Amino acid sequence: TTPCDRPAPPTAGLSHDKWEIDPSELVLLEELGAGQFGVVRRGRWCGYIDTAVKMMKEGTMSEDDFIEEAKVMTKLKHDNLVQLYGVCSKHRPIYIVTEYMRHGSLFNYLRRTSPDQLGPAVLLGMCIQVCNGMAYLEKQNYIHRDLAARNCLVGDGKVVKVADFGLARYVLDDQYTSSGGTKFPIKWAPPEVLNYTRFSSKSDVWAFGVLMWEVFTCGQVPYGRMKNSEVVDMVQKGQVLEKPKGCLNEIYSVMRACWRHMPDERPSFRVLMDKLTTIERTVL
Ligand SMILES: CNC(=O)Nc1cc(-c2cccc(-n3cnc4cc(C(C)(C)C)ccc4c3=O)c2C)cn(C)c1=O
Repeated sequence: TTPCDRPAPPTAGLSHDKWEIDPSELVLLEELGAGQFGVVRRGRWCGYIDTAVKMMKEGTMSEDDFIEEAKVMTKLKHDNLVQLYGVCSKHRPIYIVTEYMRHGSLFNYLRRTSPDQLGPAVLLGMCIQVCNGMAYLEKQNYIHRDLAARNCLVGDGKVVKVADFGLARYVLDDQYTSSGGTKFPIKWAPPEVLNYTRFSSKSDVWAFGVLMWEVFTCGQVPYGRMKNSEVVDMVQKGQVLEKPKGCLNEIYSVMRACWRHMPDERPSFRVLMDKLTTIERTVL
């Protein structure tokens, strides 16, 4: 189906799959940057819908597997998830078309926004929005595999949404996929991922704790300039990130719960939502 107001052709239901977007309905605009899969541009769909269009560089993604998964991903709908509108897969490079977020990544937003606009209530509100999106994915038994402030986006009215969930499975670059690789997100990984690459919603919870630390330090880099090997040693020994300056003890306690060594001892995103909203209601 297409949101373009022209009536869909009678054969639409038969030939066209609903996650397939007709490139003639897309107008490509300025470049937004480059990610793991190549260049991303802003786009206009059907003349009025703002989108971001990932143009998949050849050899960066296992495309057929992704196109199969796209059917599932288009069904994941939540206010705190960047919506996948569909794919243009009838040509190369394939395009991945998602909703557009005006303020870019949460990591850059935190670093360029003046601290007086980022009080504790605002920072906690951002964490709650990410947690809400992640609680929805958890409920759908969907694992992100690379949750971090750089993979969340900020839209109008300081809305924060989780982006690129599940896409890590389709990256072909083994510098990114293997835990020894230079691009593997070591600083967001729990012991069971560092040792056995065992991903789960509980490894997403560990990463969420690091994302909370990124938020409450307004975009500092976790573990500073430490080498990946030093971070691995530290995490294996059970040492964790220190309390960010000015961060409430109650909030730091939630981060610490996300960093418990054993995955089963970490709270679910559902439980995290209750903890964070209780702090928001009672302490802030
Ligand atoms: C000013 N507004 C904006 O710039 N808005 C937007 C920027 C981007 C954007 C631009 C360039 C690169 C990337 N990017 C970054 N990291 C990625 C990481 C992965 C994994 C697999 C490693 C997780 C996959 C794809 C990407 C990716 O496409 C994004 C998300 C996407 N969207 C929806 C926007 O609204």
